[in-house]
Amino acid sequence: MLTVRAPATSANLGSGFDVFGVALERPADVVRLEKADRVTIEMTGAGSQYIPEDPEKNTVGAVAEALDAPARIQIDKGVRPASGLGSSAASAAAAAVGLNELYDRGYSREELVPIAAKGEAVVSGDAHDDNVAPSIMGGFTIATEKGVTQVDADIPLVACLPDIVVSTRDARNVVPESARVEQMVETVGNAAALTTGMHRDDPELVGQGMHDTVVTPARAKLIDGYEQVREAALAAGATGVTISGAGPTVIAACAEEDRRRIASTMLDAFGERGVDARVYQTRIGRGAEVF
Ligand SMILES: Nc1ncnc2c1ncn2[C@@H]1O[C@H](COP(=O)(O)OP(=O)(O)O)[C@@H](O)[C@H]1O
Ligand SMILES: N[C@@H](CCOP(=O)(O)O)C(=O)O
Repeated sequence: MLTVRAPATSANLGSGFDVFGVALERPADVVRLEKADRVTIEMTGAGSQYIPEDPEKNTVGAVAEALDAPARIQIDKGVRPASGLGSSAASAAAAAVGLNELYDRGYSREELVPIAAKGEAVVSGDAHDDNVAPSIMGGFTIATEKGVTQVDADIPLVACLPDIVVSTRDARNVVPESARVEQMVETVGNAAALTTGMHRDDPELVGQGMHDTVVTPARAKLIDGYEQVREAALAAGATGVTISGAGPTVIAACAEEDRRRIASTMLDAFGERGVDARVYQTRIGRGAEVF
């Protein structure tokens, strides 16, 4: 059997709604695949009891169909579904990379991004690329209609996942339909700062660029304790804090030496609201790996 490890991802990063994404060093999904006459899916791991094994409803089913690559697919979830950590995308990315190899289809990593995004359309209604792109290509990615720009970057991160479920579909329903010109100007400045920070491996600039006044405030209302956790993380030295993906994970950028303190502060801040949480001390990492 072929084994693929595909990482969790954090999309948006505040100012880059539906465009920016990063691969996380951990957690990750591990997917095993072998050729078969038809697609079958077996799920284990974090939250797997809530994920359908029906190929029509699982992200990997749409990927197998797009690649005309029927297979027995075993998914060990390291990334909890509805986490804001690209859970559905990690499986889709692993399937795209693995089936491409298994069936010798010859697609490049960049060409596999829209194929994996067909899996995302199954769960969120939209074939958005901002999670599958970093899960396949690694690093920091800028996904637009013209394709994906990838930058290898090294920024320490803390991802704090509260015991709350926010589906991507619900979080998309609260996104405002319009923004003021001043907000647009601010967003362009922040997105440019963040992109430059990724090129320089500069957590200060990346954190500064994570600020967003358009989408994040609307979504923050879906996450009990978001403001308290954000303020606590900033006070503990985080250079920027925002919602990861559609939430509920809260993600912080930081300097390496502050990461452990920020992680425990974020856990405590959720705890003070009576919300259980788990925390990943992580960093920007590699894309899907085949073993
Ligand atoms: N292979 C898969 N892994 C995770 N979730 C999946 C998968 N296939 C389908 N889903 C569905 O996708 C939804 C979670 O996706 P999403 O809300 O995008 O989570 P996340 O915010 O972590 O990306 C759940 O309804 C889940 O049942
Ligand atoms: N750009 C999307 C990203 C959703 O990420 P997920 O990890 O929550 O699936 C959005 O913000 O809706």
